[in-house]
Amino acid sequence: MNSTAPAPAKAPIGSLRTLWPFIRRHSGLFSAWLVALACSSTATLSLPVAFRQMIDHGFSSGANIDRTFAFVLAVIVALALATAARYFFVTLLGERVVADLRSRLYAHLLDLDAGFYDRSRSGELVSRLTADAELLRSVIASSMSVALRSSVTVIGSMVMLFVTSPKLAAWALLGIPLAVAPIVIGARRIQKVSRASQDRIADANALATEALGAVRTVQAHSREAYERGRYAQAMASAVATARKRIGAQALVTGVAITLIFGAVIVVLWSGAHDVIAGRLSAGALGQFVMYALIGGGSVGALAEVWNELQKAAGGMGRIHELLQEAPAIAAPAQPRALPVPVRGEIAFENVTFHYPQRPDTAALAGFNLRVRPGETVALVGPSGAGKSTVFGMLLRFHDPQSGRIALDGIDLRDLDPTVLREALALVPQAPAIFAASAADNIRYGRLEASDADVRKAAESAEADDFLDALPDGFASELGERGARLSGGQQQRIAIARALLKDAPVLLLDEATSALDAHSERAVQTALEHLMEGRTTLVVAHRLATVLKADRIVVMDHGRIVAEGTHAELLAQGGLYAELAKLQFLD
Ligand SMILES: Nc1ncnc2c1ncn2[C@@H]1O[C@H](COP(=O)(O)OP(=O)(O)OP(=O)(O)O)[C@@H](O)[C@H]1O
Repeated sequence: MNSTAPAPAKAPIGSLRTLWPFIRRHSGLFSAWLVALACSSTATLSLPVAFRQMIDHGFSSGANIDRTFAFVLAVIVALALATAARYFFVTLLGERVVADLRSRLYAHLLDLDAGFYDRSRSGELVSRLTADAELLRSVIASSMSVALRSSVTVIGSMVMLFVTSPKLAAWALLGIPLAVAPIVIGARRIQKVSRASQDRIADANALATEALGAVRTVQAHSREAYERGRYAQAMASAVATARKRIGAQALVTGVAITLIFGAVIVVLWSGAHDVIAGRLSAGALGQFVMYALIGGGSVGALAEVWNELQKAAGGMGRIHELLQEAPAIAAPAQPRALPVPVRGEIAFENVTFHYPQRPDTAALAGFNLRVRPGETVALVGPSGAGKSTVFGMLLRFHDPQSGRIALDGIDLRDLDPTVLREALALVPQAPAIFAASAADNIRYGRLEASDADVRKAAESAEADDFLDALPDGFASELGERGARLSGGQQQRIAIARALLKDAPVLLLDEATSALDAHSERAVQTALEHLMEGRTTLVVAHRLATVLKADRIVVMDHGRIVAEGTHAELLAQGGLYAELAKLQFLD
């Protein structure tokens, strides 16, 4: 087990272009940011001029002192205001854009079809939504801002260097890259080592997560000392890697100070000769050094954010790819309407279906089934026979490769999937319980249901007794995956949900796990209430269910192999008799 997220891949910066439509929607903020950026860059680039004034004229006469210092102060105030505004606009822009992007991606993911989810790992999708989106937030709010600002500053200070002293500027043009290059190379190396160091820490975390998650097993085997040792070793390895990073960082810091100040001193030394010779004023020399520092700093900043930009481009590339993924199941341009009320007549006509992941074996092969309105049909068959696939096809999670499935005579492909699914209520084997109150979990069946309706549904589902016994009754939080409920209770919540949905067709996947006699009876009563007056397809695992069904359909290898009542099928012998002996009659 390893919880380490894969290191974000680098991608061509061009992928960031796909971010533009999201930024454009906030054009007000974007323009405000550009204006603030222009102001702050102008102020930054005016600062050395102000200092030159201060050095050259500031010390000569009283009136000059006041004017010069007032000018310096004004530049500083402008710089402060513009910087604050720039930060505000660009950070807010980052938040807004990423919130949009996340909502758009989430909505898109919810629309994608079952085939897509079979192909992808949900952990990876979540990390698109979290880690990749996070990368983009930092890129808009900081890297993009730094990149643009630094580019402007580098160009501006280059120009100003030449304006101030062409000769020194020519020197600096050679000197700045010489000073910055080793620092950039060093920073790259540090980044590599620090990624390795993060990986080591992630390894240790994975170890700890695994052991703490299975702490009973660890203790039952008396493996505390063993786990302690493994963790200590992982930690030691993390420290050893960190030591490399720290060493490299220290070295780069030393080299950076030497090179940067060395270069400044060289320029100052050469400039000082010019000042003594009267070729340059002292203020101009000061101005020059300031431009060199500002320009050099910006080159360094650019080099630093380049990596960030590349990582973010990778994130955006992956998000863009997901957004381009078209759902395979979608509503037709002109969807047909279901009759009102829906009668609930189901027809599978010669349906053949292969899961895209397993093109060689048919999950349904020439499958024919007709269910009359109000009829209860029990599906039985060995594991892998295709029973759940029948449900998935009816819900139109997939489309058949050949044949036709219809509800009330209308091909499912001619319906809007949301309309179709409103007509079907699914009670799965392992129902999803959300981390919300019991009432809200039931209300998932019909969001606008009143509290009274919720209670009525719970009563019919035999769920009111145990829900009332919870500390806060129906308002009790159920916790993720219904951790606080037994299997039978979770099923009854799902049944109440389906009752509330009140759909004309019921798809019921009975739980295989054995319930205690009391729960079993409660679930059975609840199901009887639920099935009343509805077309019901049930994957049956209980004798009581097959006995009550109007018809039993025996499936094997995606086909129907026998049909009839329990007694008839038993008399025939064959697969059903065998299954009955194993599943129902023990
Ligand atoms: N998402 C999927 N991707 C690929 N193959 C699948 C998928 N779901 C089911 N299958 C395959 O399709 C066949 C039918 O599976 P299905 O789940 O419909 O059987 P089942 O009768 O419901 O079995 P069980 O009683 O064990 O739930 C099996 O061979 C199964 O391995």
